[in-house]
Amino acid sequence: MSLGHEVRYRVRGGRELRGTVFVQGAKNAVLPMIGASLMATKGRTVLRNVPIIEDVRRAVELAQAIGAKAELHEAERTLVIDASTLTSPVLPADIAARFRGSFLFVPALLHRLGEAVIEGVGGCNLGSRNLDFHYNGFKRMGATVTEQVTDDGTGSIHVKAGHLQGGTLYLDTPSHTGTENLLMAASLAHGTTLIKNCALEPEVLDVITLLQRMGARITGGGTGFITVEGVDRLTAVEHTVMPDRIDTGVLVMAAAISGGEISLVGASLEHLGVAGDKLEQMGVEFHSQGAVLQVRRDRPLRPINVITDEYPGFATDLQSPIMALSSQAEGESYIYERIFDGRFKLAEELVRMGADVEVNGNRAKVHGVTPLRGAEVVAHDLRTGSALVLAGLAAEGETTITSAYYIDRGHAHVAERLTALGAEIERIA
Ligand SMILES: CC(=O)N[C@H]1[C@@H](OP(=O)(O)OP(=O)(O)OC[C@H]2O[C@@H](n3ccc(=O)[nH]c3=O)[C@H](O)[C@@H]2O)O[C@H](CO)[C@@H](O)[C@@H]1O
Ligand SMILES: C=C(OP(=O)(O)O)C(=O)O
Repeated sequence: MSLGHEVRYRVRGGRELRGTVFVQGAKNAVLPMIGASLMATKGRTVLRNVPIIEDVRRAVELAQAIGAKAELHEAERTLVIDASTLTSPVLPADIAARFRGSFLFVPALLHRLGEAVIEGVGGCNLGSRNLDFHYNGFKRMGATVTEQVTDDGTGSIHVKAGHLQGGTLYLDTPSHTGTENLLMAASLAHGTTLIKNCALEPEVLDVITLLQRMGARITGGGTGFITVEGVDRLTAVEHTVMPDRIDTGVLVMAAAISGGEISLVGASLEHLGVAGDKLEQMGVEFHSQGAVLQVRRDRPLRPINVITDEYPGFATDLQSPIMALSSQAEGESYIYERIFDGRFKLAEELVRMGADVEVNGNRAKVHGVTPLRGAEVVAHDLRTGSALVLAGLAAEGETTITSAYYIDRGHAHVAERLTALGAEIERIA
């Protein structure tokens, strides 16, 4: 299957944005939910407000590869999964290595088939992205974890468990998918599990809501300590995926970098956490009316200091977008990336477009305002891609971003939604 590297986005900058746009369902909620749906031995799980993104398409393919019946109804943004037919414990590299969420299938495989074989885990290349918290948690619940390297140098990891046993678990730092994986593992384990240092991200809470509807007994969601009383079975249910706060943040920044006024349907200012406050400090005006968030920027952008952190701190997934935005702020902005050790690849691409960015380890300074000019640039990962779309909206002339695949991994209908707001952007194959 082609990785789609030949597909690009072309943006012509200089247009103010106006109008109404719909925020998609959350990528980082729907992926663990697909993993959770595989734990139901009968019935059909119905997920609504599913974002039509490449990661979801890969997750559907992966669910099918291990024997589930999964149908993505794209026009209805609805995913229907019947996991009664799960047969294979192998998460094949050709699909699993293309997205991070593949690792969220492990708890279901352990419970349903007693083992999981992980041939690869993908996701954005942001420096080291270890999985030790997950493996250590599974081990504490009684699983064995072994690594096998074949003659051709490719490896796989085998996790085996007769029946997982509840216990006291912890995460060294509040890992997002780590919390979700241990929660899912504990939901069908024997006895009680206490998980310490849990992630507080809204997506984790949405996953807990789904699991509770399925019959899981979970308390303490939204705190650092979660308790799970294991149950015998989980039932297939219907659930509507929460809105994507990173998609929200990127759309807010699209209005901020272009100027103008837009309404975001389904957006939550609260879910932006500190990022909402930082954008206000930069000069973005917000007005919430129920589920519609109005966003306006009609004054010069002010520079900003950003330190990425777990929720409700400034989301690392919005760090690249705000780097692009701060290049258009009057003065020096400072960005400190605390979550990942390799998330500044955007800088060199922005510099190619005329920005003035100095990177020193995990810290960056952005000196603005520098006029941006269109260029051929590279999306090294999903959020570099969305940040380059933002830069393209502010640049003079034409910006071409390769590959569209990275952007399409996490944002649905980018060209259509921004075009409806008045931007000039197309996806070219
Ligand atoms: C599919 C999904 O939900 N992806 C999100 C999730 O990724 P993901 O769940 O992979 O991110 P984590 O919260 O686990 O990672 C945070 C940090 O902890 C480290 N770590 C994590 C696990 C582990 O076992 N050992 C370890 O050292 C990582 O290397 C990283 O430096 O949260 C990230 C941080 O908000 C987001 O950028 C991703 O969009
Ligand atoms: C890092 C990200 O995703 P993933 O964990 O799926 O690679 C992201 O969404 O920016």
